[in-house]
Amino acid sequence: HQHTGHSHARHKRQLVTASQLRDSYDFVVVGAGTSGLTVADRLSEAFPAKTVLVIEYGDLEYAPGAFEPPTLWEGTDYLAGSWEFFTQPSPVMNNKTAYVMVGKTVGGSSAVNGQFLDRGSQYDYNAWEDVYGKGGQGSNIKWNWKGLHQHFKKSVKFTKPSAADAEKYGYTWDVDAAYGGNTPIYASFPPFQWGDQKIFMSAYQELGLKTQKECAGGDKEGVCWVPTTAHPVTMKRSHSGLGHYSLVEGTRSNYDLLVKHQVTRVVYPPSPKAPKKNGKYHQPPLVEVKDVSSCSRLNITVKAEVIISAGAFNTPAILQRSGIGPRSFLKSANIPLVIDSPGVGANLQDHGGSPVTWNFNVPFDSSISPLPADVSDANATYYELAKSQIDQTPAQGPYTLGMGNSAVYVSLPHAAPTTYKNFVSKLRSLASPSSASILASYLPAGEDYASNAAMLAGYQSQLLTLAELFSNPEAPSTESPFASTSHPGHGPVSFAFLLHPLSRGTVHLNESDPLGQPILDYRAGSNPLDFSQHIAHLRYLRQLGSTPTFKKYAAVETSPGADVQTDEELIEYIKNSIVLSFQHPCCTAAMMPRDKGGVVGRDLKVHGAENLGGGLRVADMSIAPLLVGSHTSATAYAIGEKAADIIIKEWSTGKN
Ligand SMILES: Cc1cc2nc3c(=O)[nH]c(=O)nc-3n(C[C@H](O)[C@H](O)[C@H](O)COP(=O)(O)OP(=O)(O)OC[C@H]3O[C@@H](n4cnc5c(N)ncnc54)[C@H](O)[C@@H]3O)c2cc1C
Repeated sequence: HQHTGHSHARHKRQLVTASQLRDSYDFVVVGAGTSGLTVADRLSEAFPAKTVLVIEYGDLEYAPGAFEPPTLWEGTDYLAGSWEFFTQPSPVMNNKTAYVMVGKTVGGSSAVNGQFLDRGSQYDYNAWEDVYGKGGQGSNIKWNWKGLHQHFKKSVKFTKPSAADAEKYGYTWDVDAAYGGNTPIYASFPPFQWGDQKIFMSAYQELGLKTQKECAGGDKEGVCWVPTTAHPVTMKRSHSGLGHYSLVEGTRSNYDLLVKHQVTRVVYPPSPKAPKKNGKYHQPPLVEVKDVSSCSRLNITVKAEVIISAGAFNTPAILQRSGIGPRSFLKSANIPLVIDSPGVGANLQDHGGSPVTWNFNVPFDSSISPLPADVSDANATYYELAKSQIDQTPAQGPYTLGMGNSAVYVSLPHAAPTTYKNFVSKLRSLASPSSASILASYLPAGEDYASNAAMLAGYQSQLLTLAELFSNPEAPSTESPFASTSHPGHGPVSFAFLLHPLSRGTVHLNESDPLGQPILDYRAGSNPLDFSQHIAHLRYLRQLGSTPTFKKYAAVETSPGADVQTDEELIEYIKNSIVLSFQHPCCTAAMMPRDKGGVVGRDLKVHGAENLGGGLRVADMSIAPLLVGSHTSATAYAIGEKAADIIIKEWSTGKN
């Protein structure tokens, strides 16, 4: 593998078997994923005298990515290193089910994702802070854009494209605004774009969208170039398993990795015995682990902290198995209650949206080349050339592309200038105390959610914060990614997905198989205002059809299609066509105050654990209170960086 470059034999062990485990560890990180390996790398670097163990369910295989080479998704090989989830049907969406993949390998989802490395706008992260509110524990820790910017910068190393490529494709960037870090998680622009990329680019510009020079610097409303997570020379996937594990493998005698082991739960000893520190006992829980193949179990003793970084579905599952979760659900699952925390597995959000498709009736001229059809259809010569180009140094050709490098992000005031105010006022009134019973009816029924005062207060607070965001012309509410207009046999396809869904789903253990995949209920459309958003975004996207560029190619809209015009018709269309997951699940152990149904505080410590012995945090996409207006890996890396910073500060000053 191109990044490792050094022999393992010279160095001390790092990948350990169960029998090689030490008697105890200072830090245990659960899950070798995007955030988890970032945390483990930073802790083992900062504290050479403290031991760090990462426990990972999957294997150290550098999973062939779903998108590597991205245009060659053949067979099922791309599923190596992933779980596939099928959610419960969403009744409002004609019982549609979401299909969601999750990384199960060293590197987590960063090893299997689409390599599209964008960040949310500054308003997305400022919303996290607004939802939390003022004061309370850890109020010196800032999770707003200003407080996270340094972590975003540190988390990746950006490399400029060649001058020739920048000129050819029109790539733009601004290192000062967005980058400057040196971590070997690479953000690069590929030396290739499909010939028709510029068609969408010009059509969106004709709609009046501004072109942002740099979309990772806090402002991204408009047309954006987005880098790929790939090594700048080989253009092979860069992910946390390489950048935060392989590159330091064997160089740190305090950093161990145990693979093919499932963390089943964490267990607090019945009564704390460790000496009091700052008036509190500090005794982290034991970590209970199961060998995935032999099913044998072992317990790992932890001295400083357990950091759970198992991702938005498995983090709440581990907490629930540990008795940390919604009281009445745990009772029905026969799990003794340890901490009553209804937010564990609640607040599930993901990006979903419907497509708009067209047929171009005027063919492209020969300057619009090459096209995806050239590799996937009968052009054997181009296909062979493309396959050889990826192995050149530096790599060239279509297989250097991730899922694409361009997208538009549009705010509601720009997408729906005449209707957005009405939408925002409906949202505000829904969040007001007088509408509490209506709002509660949009949450899952029962005492864990709809009739739980904290959960309702948290939801109200989220909607008020989002009402501000939706009124802001610089805060995108929809994304439309575009890679190529001409997949063989089809015309152009574009999606409008909701960046800030209002419906909330759940993750629950499967009561008959608690160690198996948890049960996901997306509850898409359960807040009916989501349909108003979808409609506004689709109406906006359809306007592409009347741009000079689309007219030049005699574009005819094939879906929703000319006969779908009224709100009612669009709602039916959405129910039938929506893709419920763009693979960005989050928010299931949200960072919010406990009286808003939050699971962790700003210091990422699990609420309620301080009375049991402390030493328990969460650091991954599940801590986001609100989904951000971007694909989620860059945010997961930044969460890992910030979590590490918080933990390192505490253990350096002894204030834990
Ligand atoms: C197919 C796909 C495409 C995507 N495309 C993009 C994209 O193009 N751009 C983008 O920015 N984002 C994309 N994403 C999303 C992004 O990659 C994720 O949001 C992000 O990587 C999640 O990071 P995480 O740290 O929260 O969890 P993960 O990276 O998923 O890490 C969790 C880790 O915990 C391990 N684990 C789980 N349970 C246990 C257990 N009980 N014991 C031990 N280990 C456990 C898992 O095996 C995994 O390695 C995509 C995701 C997928 C799946």
